Amino acid sequence: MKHQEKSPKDLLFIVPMKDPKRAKSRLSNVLTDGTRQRLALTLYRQTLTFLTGLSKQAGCDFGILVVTNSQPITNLASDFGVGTLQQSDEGGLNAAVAAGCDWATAHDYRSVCILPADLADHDSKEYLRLLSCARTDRSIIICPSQDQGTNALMITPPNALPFCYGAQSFHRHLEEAEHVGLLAVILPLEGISHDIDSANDLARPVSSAIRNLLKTRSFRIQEARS
Ligand SMILES: Nc1nc2c(ncn2[C@@H]2O[C@H](COP(=O)(O)OP(=O)(O)OP(=O)(O)O)[C@@H](O)[C@H]2O)c(=O)[nH]1
Ligand SMILES: O=C(O)[C@H](O)COP(=O)(O)O
Repeated sequence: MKHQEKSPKDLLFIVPMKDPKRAKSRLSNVLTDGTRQRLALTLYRQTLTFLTGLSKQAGCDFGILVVTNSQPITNLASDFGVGTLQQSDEGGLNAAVAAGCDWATAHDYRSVCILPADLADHDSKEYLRLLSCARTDRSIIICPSQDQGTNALMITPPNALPFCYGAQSFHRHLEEAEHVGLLAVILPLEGISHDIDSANDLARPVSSAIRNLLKTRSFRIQEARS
């Protein structure tokens, strides 16, 4: 595991990222395999571009850790100067983020923010708002997705919350937070609520990088099978 230490160790962004060959499977009925992979990689690259830019802004010093079992994803993180934690097996998303949180605990981070690498776009104003939210001891700040999933999830301390990523995880994370005695703050943010999971998400506003990808000839949107 390689990771560049950042100081102060107040906050670590954890970005889980699948092998692009297996990513965005819910789009397999509308996108070719090659385009799905390129989409996953473009979304991942824009996440790292955004986060590394944000961390350079005054007052936003935080660490970034990618959790993956993919060598190309590890190499790309390294190009951005971002550390990676190798996911040891196919434990899935919950195991990946839990491993990231264990790493954050072992390295004395006060809080983590789990951010999936498939958001349609990023608006720094929203993240500055998220970062300025008071993080009390034993708390979560949760930004739901449009389909009641969990997009940004800030947790203090890092290993306080059992993870329930999957369908309707926004509600399940709130229930778990209550169960383990964490204060929960719900922060609905329009931009952060839009991830790209389904064909409908491709019809909504997306970043210019994704727009450009969808304009290329390799993009082929097929009729969804009924
Ligand atoms: N490290 C790791 N990241 C994962 C795993 N599953 C999902 N992710 C990441 O979690 C974020 C949200 O992913 P999902 O929308 O659940 O999965 P996806 O691969 O993007 O799309 P689907 O295959 O359609 O579910 C993305 O950044 C994924 O790359 C996993 O098993 N391990
Ligand atoms: O938000 C979640 O729990 C998972 O990432 C899956 O949800 P999604 O359908 O919004 O990707």
